[in-house]
Amino acid sequence: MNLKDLPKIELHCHLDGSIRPETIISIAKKDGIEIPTENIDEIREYVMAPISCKSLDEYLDRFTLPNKVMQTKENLKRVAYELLEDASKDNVKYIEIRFAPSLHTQKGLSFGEIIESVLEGMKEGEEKFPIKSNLILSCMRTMSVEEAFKVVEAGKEYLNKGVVAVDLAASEYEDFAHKYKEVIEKAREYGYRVTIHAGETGIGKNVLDAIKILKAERIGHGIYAKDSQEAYEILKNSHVTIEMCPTSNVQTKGVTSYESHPLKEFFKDGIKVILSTDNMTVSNTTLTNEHDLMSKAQNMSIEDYEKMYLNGVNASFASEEIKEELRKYI
Ligand SMILES: O=c1[nH]cnc2c1ncn2[C@H]1C[C@H](O)[C@@H](CO)O1
Ligand SMILES: [Zn+2]
Repeated sequence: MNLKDLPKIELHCHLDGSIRPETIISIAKKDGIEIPTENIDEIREYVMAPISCKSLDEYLDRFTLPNKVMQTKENLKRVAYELLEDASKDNVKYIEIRFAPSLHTQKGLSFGEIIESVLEGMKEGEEKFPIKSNLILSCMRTMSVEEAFKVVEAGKEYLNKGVVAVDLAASEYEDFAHKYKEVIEKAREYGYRVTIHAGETGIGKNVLDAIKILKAERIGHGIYAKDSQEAYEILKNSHVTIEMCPTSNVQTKGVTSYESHPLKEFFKDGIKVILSTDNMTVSNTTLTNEHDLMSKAQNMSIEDYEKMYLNGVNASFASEEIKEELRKYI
């Protein structure tokens, strides 16, 4: 099967982690930003996590450089536009991009300006390429609850204008859900949909908490869900969908190999799973590549692919009208 030509749905893709390495150099030169090297191969080394990466925390170090050049309206817009172009080249028909507005205030931009710039880049990308998109606002678990409230408040006016959901990202620690319960509840009241990074690094109970306490409709990674029998049962019997990112999991040592990744096991148990890139640059991958690696490592068939595509359409935060369009591709 020619995976590249197949239509794709991408629901878990970080903007900063998907910046083109060439763009880091180009922006740094344009704006006089100091970067460690202007050699493209060396920049790649800086931003791409190696397979020998030891943990999620080491993986997350790779985001410092991308964020250094994503501090103006023009640059945020450019990175978003280029991501749509790159995804479209991979035959992605619909993408939900996520990013953390709090990481883009180093030069004084307001959250409103930050969100608007990214939305503008996405809009231009949609006009130019055959792809539709929406935006997810990530709150970092390293930040205070007050900061998370500010992000949710700032994004409110862009709901139904490109912003669709809220997420919690960054380092994962036990019991994080309680800390952010009120802010996620407030976001839901406003009309945000909810997806949460949980069960990425070994804490299955966090998946249960994300579903029960935060009412997550989707879980980012979720590979440790089986460690909580209750979470696993809920997943089997609900529409909560797991956004799986195999290469990222191999890099962060969530799994030891593509072969031992729980994708097929979850899939066979009737859990709604989809494949995603997480970070096209930091994980040096594409959605075609993720499907290719997993179809080889776990013998996934074209029928499995179609099922996952439809899981993606159903779990997306797109309008019913767009979902209908997306179903026609397969
Ligand atoms: O896989 C991930 N798990 C947790 N946090 C992540 C992952 N990939 C990226 N992030 C963080 C680092 C980025 O700077 C931030 C916003 O995109 O989200
Ligand atoms: Zn992620």
